Amino acid sequence: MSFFVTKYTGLHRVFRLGTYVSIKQMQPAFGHERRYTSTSEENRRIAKIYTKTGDKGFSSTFTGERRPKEDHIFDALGTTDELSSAIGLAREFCIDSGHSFTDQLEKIQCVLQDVGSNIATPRSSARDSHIKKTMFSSQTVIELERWIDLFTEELPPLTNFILPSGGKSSAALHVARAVCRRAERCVAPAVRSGETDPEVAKYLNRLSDYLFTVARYAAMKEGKGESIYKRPE
Ligand SMILES: Nc1ncnc2c1ncn2[C@@H]1O[C@H](COP(=O)(O)OP(=O)(O)OP(=O)(O)O)[C@@H](O)[C@H]1O
Repeated sequence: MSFFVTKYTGLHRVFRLGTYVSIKQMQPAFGHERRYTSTSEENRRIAKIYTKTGDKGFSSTFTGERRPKEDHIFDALGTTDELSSAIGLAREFCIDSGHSFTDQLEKIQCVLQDVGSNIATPRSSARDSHIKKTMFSSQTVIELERWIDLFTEELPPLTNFILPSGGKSSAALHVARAVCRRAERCVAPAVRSGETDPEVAKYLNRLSDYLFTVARYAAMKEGKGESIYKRPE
């Protein structure tokens, strides 16, 4: 018996002998395709990351639709992937500097997998079972707000425009913040057309505020000055 586990945006489509059998959320990853076999040698994995089905410039949503790769759904999905990657890099700098919020960044990366799952499941072609498995919780937004408020209490008030700066952790968090704002722009059309949950847009909007706040917090904790905007002479 052999089956495929298709990984994208945290969703895993499991096919057995060409027939869809189940969908599970397992270890999430964007854009990876792997083949597993389960023969008499139990669960031996054959690492095949490519299926070549995307070679002609089309790919599949989680609902099974084929769309061109430049479709706004893949644009939003890909940008969410970039965002998680930017946070991953920033997190490495933050770990090196001993910051206290690196677990939060990891949790955010997990939530972004759920964001991806929701984006990859356009409502127009989703069945109830798809919708149930890719629901996005509004609790995630509340949690971000709580974190933002806690950091803000410790930070000096903003009196100037600050420039992305303040050490490697802080500057990398600002890069992630800017990617987050691009993800928000890419997701907006899908939300407006009813294909993606509006909570996803809210989450990305709040996440850019979180990343801005935590970038400032990192600079403060490292005793690194933030550059401020000065009108060029
Ligand atoms: N360039 C892309 N940017 C963003 N999302 C993509 C892109 N290409 C595919 N996807 C999405 O990510 C999922 C996994 O990506 P993957 O690269 O496996 O797709 P593919 O290109 O269709 O397949 P293959 O690489 O095996 O030819 C796809 O099912 C699709 O939903």
